[in-house]
Amino acid sequence: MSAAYKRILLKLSGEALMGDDAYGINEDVVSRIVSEIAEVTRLGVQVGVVIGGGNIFRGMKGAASGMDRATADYMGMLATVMNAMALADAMQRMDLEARVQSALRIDQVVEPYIRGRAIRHLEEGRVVIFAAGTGNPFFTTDTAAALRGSEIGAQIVLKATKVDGVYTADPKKDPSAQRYHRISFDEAIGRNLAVLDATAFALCRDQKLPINVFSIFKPGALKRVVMGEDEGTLVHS
Ligand SMILES: Nc1ncnc2c1ncn2[C@@H]1O[C@H](COP(=O)(O)OP(=O)(O)OP(=O)(O)O)[C@@H](O)[C@H]1O
Ligand SMILES: O=c1ccn([C@@H]2O[C@H](COP(=O)(O)O)[C@@H](O)[C@H]2O)c(=O)[nH]1
Repeated sequence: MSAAYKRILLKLSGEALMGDDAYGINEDVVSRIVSEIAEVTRLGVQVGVVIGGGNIFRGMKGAASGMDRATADYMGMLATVMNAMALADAMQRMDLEARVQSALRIDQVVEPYIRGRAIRHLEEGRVVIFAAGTGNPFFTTDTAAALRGSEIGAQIVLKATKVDGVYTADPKKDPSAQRYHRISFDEAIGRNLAVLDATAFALCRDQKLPINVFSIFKPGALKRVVMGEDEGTLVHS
């Protein structure tokens, strides 16, 4: 059987990279995620990745303790660059070719985001890791995933996160919450389901770009989603 998609945009939770640690990047977690991505690339799927920064810094948290919000958000974006570099490094060590492109210019460190160049890397079979979110404060890496996914012509955004799908309410706060197998953008936005931010949902809806939310902790889940199997929750037009 062949993969259901030729090109995907994978959104990886930054917070999940901590594993059971209190902070930062857990090497074992990163290695496992990289193995799963490598498996998918061997199916001929082109993979773009957007990585979050919640394991290091979130702008909202900085702002809540008195920092200027935009300054705190730039720090959050820089945190995603560190995660992207750690991920790319782990990929190279496992013989998976990867490039990091940053939405904020730090040319001595990683390539700047150039859409055409990113697409060329993908066509060459390299994984492209999009760092620094959208490059703008007041956004999130979910919105960056929707944006980069649209720009590179991905057929789907795969949100690999700490929960195994979209629920009627936050399952971490409400144990009686039920998981949806499928849900429309209109319903997800109308019910204010906070698994993704509203801007990301709205952009994907406008671009008719479906989203599959699944657990980053479930071994083999990424491959199952890529093969078009029923895994997590599909958010559709
Ligand atoms: N209706 C819902 N269904 C599922 N999860 C929900 C819902 N509402 C809120 N959540 C929460 O959303 C979280 C996932 O989104 P969040 O933006 O926090 O993480 P992430 O983007 O995956 O990680 P990071 O920000 O670290 O990159 C889940 O851990 C869950 O607790
Ligand atoms: O486009 C963006 C993306 C992210 N940020 C800031 O980075 C942190 C980490 O991203 P998460 O999506 O929360 O993992 C986020 O809290 C923002 O502060 C941004 O400003 N713009």
